[in-house]
Amino acid sequence: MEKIRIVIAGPRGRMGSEAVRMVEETPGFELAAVLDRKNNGRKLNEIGPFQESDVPVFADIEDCLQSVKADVLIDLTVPEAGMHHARIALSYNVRPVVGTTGFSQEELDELKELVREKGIGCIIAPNFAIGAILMMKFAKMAAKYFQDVEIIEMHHDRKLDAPSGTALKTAQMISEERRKQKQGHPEEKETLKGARGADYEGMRIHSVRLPGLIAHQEVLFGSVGQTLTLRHDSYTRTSFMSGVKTAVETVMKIDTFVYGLENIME
Ligand SMILES: NC(=O)C1=CN([C@@H]2O[C@H](COP(=O)(O)OP(=O)(O)OC[C@H]3O[C@@H](n4cnc5c(N)ncnc54)[C@H](OP(=O)(O)O)[C@@H]3O)[C@@H](O)[C@H]2O)C=CC1
Ligand SMILES: O=C(O)C1=N[C@H](C(=O)O)C[C@H](O)C1
Repeated sequence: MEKIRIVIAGPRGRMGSEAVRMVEETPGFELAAVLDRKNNGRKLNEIGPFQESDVPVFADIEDCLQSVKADVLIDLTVPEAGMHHARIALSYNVRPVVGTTGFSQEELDELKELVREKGIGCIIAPNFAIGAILMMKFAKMAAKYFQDVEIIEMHHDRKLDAPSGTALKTAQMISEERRKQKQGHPEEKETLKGARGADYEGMRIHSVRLPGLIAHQEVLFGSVGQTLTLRHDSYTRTSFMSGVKTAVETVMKIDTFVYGLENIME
């Protein structure tokens, strides 16, 4: 069987470097090229401690896709670059697997429409860790029985977006079961701005940023005389890699837009 040829954007990053290693170690995958805005024209092993010596580095995705044959683009960068990469990849019939977070609803809608026009697969996954996907699914289940919920997401202090993509996706999934309602005392007042966190249809989302953390989230439900707490912790970024692998394999078989790995789980 032919190997799946992959381009990775963000290969020097915390996630991108893990993804390069995962692709290098996966028998059915082949790293075709990487996208790195600072190292155009170099080779992969010149920009990091990677095995593959002759994988080309491109700064520009069009140059890249005109030069190498690719099936899948994995993007682990920032939203502006991620959108650009996904748009161009689709125009070259390359299937995007995007882990980058921080996209607006309009950007997601645009990608969905581009995918509909192209008729090839595209997966946007705010979290690739199976435990985090289960936490979100369990939170949606619990929301049927608990109307009051607050989300506390905790991440390393190099994270750019707040709230996290996972927290937003969790809130969206909960909102499919929970009617919109303001929580807490109807007359509550913040004496320090932001004390009650961000407001998503009346649910509160709190973002903690500290060195030492990787990626963690609690979903707290409260009802009369009881609480339910769901918690997930990623202690290393290898926790995300089996999800990235599954997304790459799946995106080759589908012709639709998928937002969230829960939608492709058996
Ligand atoms: N879906 C999931 O399971 C996970 C998703 N993430 C998300 O993945 C993304 C990356 O996270 P992380 O690896 O921690 O971040 P890093 O900052 O470690 O890596 C981001 C990489 O993108 C590059 N980059 C930054 N700006 C641009 C740009 N404008 N154009 C091209 N490349 C750029 C950076 O290189 P440089 O600036 O040096 O050029 C860097 O190598 C984030 O959105 C994060 O939220 C993270 C973990 C899990
Ligand atoms: O930036 C991170 O680190 C992470 N980002 C994703 C998010 O925003 O949810 C996934 C995970 O939480 C790690």
